[in-house]
Amino acid sequence: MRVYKFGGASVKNAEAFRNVLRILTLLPASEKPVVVVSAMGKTTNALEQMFGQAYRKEDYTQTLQEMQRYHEAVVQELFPAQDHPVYAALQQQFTYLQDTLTAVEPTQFDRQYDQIISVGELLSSLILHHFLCSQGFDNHWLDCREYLRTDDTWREGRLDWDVTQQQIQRDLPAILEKKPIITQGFIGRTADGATTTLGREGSDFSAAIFAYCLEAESLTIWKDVPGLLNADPKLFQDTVRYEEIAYQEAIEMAYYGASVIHPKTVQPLAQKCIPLYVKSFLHPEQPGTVIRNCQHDRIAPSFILKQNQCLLSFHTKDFGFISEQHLSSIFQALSKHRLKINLMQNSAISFSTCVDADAPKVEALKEELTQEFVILYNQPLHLFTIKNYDQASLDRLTTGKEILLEQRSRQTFQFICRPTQNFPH
Ligand SMILES: Nc1ncnc2c1ncn2[C@@H]1O[C@H](COP(=O)(O)OP(=O)(O)O)[C@@H](O)[C@H]1O
Ligand SMILES: N[C@@H](CC(=O)OP(=O)(O)O)C(=O)O
Repeated sequence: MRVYKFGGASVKNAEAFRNVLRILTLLPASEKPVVVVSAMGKTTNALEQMFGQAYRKEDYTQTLQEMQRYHEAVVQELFPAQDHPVYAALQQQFTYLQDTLTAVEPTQFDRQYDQIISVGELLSSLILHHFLCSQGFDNHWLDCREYLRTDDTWREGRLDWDVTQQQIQRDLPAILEKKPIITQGFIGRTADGATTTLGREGSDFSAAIFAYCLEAESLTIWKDVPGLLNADPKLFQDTVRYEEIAYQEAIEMAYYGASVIHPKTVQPLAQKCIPLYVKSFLHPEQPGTVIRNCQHDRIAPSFILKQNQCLLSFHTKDFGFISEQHLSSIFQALSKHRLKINLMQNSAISFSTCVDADAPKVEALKEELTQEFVILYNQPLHLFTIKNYDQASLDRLTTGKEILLEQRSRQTFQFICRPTQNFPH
């Protein structure tokens, strides 16, 4: 049994839905995959925007109407018969969305966010389910929230692996005996029945959860690139595709910010030796990249850029050394405000760390630590990582940049600099 994941780019319009059907029909009829789908195109961004507007008591009707029109245009192209049940299914989701937006209150931002942002995946999976059925590709639409149990860490629900595995193993094998399954990425549910999301771009992780719990033969994530490349082709020139790469290498690339794979995706697959294919939905016949247990010689250096970073430096107020106690209060505050450390460095009287420049979180952190430290900060900055670096790759990336902080180990070189004009890199 295989798991397939189609992201926003692979379901961004009617033609893209037809292409998903083409890819699915490449499988032999006896193969019944689990298909995990993300929200169409940039729908999640639009949902974030309208929730923000509703929360700030601004007018969100235009954003909502544009999103509704976008979905309706796709559905009208795919389903010429206006009485097709997909129309009622979508209307139900839009009614829920409208009602939930109207009821937004000025408290519990993160909890309300999840109840609204999750609609994108429900809409796309309903369209895909009905479209495939209409084309003779019978399938079962599954509400993944009944299976993926999380805690109530809103916007970044932490998975309860035991309950999730037990629920998936209880029901899915019997369904898959009969039909392929179409379900959503990115969303889950708490024990109390509230919807949660797994963190932006979390659908790859959802697909890995299904693959892990069902001990799938493989997981394929279908992307708009030919595979896992040594850099993002939107940001770097002359990229090369890895044919095969070890789990550990891919885990590290995703951790440092290679956004083609969500960072949590690879670890569960590695635990059960499930290969992960990264393939092009535009050229499904091409091999793409396989990530698995393998040994390889030194591979081409990979280049990773994290944009919009904030470099924070904490200085003791009395010129005293940075002690473990100081570090403890800094780490506690970072954890409390859910800021992830992208890089850190300690010196005699200061501690520096690079985090995503998420203004409300950074402000809350500074406010919390301002009594104890003199805090300096610098943003927006770029954090570059070169994995498996050599002198040529170092020169290529560092030349002409004003470096504020750098760090190197035997395999990895990282530096923080001000954004520059020489782009793509
Ligand atoms: N190392 C990399 N290899 C390939 N693509 C990358 C890499 N790093 C970043 N990307 C970007 O990831 C994009 C695909 O991921 P994403 O946009 O999340 O897809 P989807 O949302 O459709 O699942 C590509 O278009 C590419 O710009
Ligand atoms: N739709 C969600 C989840 C996701 O993973 O999307 P995509 O597969 O398009 O990156 C998001 O945009 O964050």
